[in-house]
Amino acid sequence: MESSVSSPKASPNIKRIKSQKINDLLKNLNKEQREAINYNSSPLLILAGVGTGKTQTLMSKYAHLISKGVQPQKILAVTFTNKAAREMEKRAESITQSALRFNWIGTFHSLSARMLGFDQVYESVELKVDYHILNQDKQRKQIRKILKDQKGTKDLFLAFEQKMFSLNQKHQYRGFKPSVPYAKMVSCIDKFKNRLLFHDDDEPKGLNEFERLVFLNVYTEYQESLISENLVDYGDLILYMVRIFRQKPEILQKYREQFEYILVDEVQDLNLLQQEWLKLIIGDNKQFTCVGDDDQMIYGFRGAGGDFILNFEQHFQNAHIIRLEQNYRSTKVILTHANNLISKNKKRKGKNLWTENNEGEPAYINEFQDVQTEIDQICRQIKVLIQKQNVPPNQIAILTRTNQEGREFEKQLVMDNTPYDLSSNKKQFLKIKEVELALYYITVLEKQYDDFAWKHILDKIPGFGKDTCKKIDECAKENKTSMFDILNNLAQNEQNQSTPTIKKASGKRKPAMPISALEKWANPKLIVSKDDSTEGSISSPKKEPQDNVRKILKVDIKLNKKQKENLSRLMKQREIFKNTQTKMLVKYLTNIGFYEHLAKNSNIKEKDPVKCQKNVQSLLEIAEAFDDIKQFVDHIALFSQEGSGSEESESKSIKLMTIHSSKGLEFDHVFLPFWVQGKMPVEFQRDRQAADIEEERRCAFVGITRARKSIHISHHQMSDNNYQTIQHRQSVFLKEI
Ligand SMILES: Nc1ncnc2c1ncn2[C@@H]1O[C@H](COP(=O)(O)OP(=O)(O)OP(=O)(O)O)[C@@H](O)[C@H]1O
Repeated sequence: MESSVSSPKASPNIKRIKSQKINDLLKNLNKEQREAINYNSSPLLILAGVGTGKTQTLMSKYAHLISKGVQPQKILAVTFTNKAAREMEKRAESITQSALRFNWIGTFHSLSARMLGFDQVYESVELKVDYHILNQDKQRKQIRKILKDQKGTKDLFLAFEQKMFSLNQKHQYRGFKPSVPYAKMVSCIDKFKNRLLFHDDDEPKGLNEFERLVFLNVYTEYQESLISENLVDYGDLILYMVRIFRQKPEILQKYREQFEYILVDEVQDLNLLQQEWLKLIIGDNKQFTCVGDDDQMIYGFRGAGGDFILNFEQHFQNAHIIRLEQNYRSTKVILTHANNLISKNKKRKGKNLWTENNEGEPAYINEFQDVQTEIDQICRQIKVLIQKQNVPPNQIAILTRTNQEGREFEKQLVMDNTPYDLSSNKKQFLKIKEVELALYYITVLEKQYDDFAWKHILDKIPGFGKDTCKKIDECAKENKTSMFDILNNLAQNEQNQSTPTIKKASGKRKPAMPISALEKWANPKLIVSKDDSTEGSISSPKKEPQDNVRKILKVDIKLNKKQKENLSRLMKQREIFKNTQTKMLVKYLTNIGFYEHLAKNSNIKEKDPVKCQKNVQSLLEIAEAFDDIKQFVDHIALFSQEGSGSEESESKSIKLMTIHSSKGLEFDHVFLPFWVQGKMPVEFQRDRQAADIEEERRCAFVGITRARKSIHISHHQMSDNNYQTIQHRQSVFLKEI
């Protein structure tokens, strides 16, 4: 089925450039890639080896469809990262020579968040407008909060930790005290969601002891606390959409009718939750294309079992498979080592990878006496590459098995004055107290009903103690409204009397919608302007209360003069700056006295004030890259995990990241340190289950195949751990390559 929609009118010049670009696009592809682009008769799996151009092919297919006149809102394109989504959009824009408006390119999370916002779909899962999205750190704090007074439950987990420690820990040291494993509980709950387990399901079979403890003692309470505080975590975004699709067939049907073409990247890493989401939307759509490589399945620990790719023909009738086997990335030497290694795995479809590239340099395998020497030598070799061989720094990567190993390189790189880009750094940046606080202040500009953000702001305002904040929170709950309404009321009520006030309240907080968003999908002509906030946005549409519901607010809180002054200032400035451009944020923060708060805040004041200001300044610089505050707030809520360094700084830095984060990337020279037994392959996963050796091998394979020209694999004979010297054996993978 081809789209009947014709392309927008273009000038002859633009038409010529367009057709030239489409020709170039197809000319640069090989026969199989071209076949994959043109095939739309039945569900298609592009089963492709490393570096064979699967990302390139999928992106080209998208651009090709757009160039043929298929409207962007009719193509659902699910990418692995938001960066890949932006890249796909840019390519299509370059070919069509016009801005790609209203497209549906994104990750499972961002697409689900967007769907949840349309027509207040979130209400069907009991969420309210401006729900707050929790990152992993906030999830951990939430669990800590709900277990605060539950000594019995905490003791259960402490006993479990103690038991596991004595069973597993080889190198015991004095002074070990078990602690409540909040972070592990978060991973466990995420895992439940990835496996499509709802908190109200019966206890599933096959849980291990820890999972059972979490399922029975924490999961339900955690979910209920999120709902009562209008919060969602990342997993919920997809899980809620699956629930809605199952319970509201009319919503699912709208999407099935809207998306004529469905393209999905990296299907080897789909977990059960993502599979279900996708299969529901696909229905019996035949114009469905996905790409994947079973040899690059490295997310088993997040619940990806490879079933979708390994059993594709069982999932979809008349499935067609196109294999891409010519590698364009690496030298023959690199590819041979990679093939040798992966051939030891049994659970794979098997591919015959080959390349026309040069033989290339031999693989450099280095043994060092200890960890520090290994780090020093690698950093020295990198300096030589940059300074003597003029290699651009961003063409060099150090890929480690864990984030912690990456951090071990930082000190040396700083000492050597080698610019580096550590992907996990960016996550850390958003956790810095002053940055987090500034983000909350900015969030309430855009999302006035985000109680979670208000709670984090209020007790930082001079004069507001925990008690007052609690009263405001309780008052909002009693009035069945948001904290914003109560705060507005307190700030506006000049006399601050406790007399009941009549005020237009948010009530059910129904946003006014000139045209139903669902109607718009069905009829794209109804889309009138890019300013329409329902398009291209992950959060809910505009929500100024338009109904005439007037509600009596009972506000029985007395503020003192100082509290009232500070609150009024904040609410007034919020009103002034709420629709402002991001470059005005510095003025907003100054006017509300943010920088004064920083100096007085007991959590922050010990820190160097200049550094504090610089951190906030860096945040505001990131914000300025966005057109408006809404885009910025959306980006931070969902995309914080991917980082947002400027392209300029990225081009001047070497890359320091885990192998997992390097997926889909390529570099001329790749360093793979710490290949000793226990580190690569790791022995245990974070939840202390034995690691899957085949998955570890795939991880090593992904690391090696990121390289175009050279690989440098190293290991050490010994390391220090808590004043003990540990002897190491080199990785078994070194024998296998
Ligand atoms: N037909 C082609 N001719 C020349 N170069 C190509 C062709 N197809 C892809 N390439 C190049 O090969 C390299 C690998 O492509 P791409 O990143 O799309 O591969 P991939 O299969 O997604 O890799 P991986 O899964 O290993 O990350 C890129 O530099 C790309 O530009």
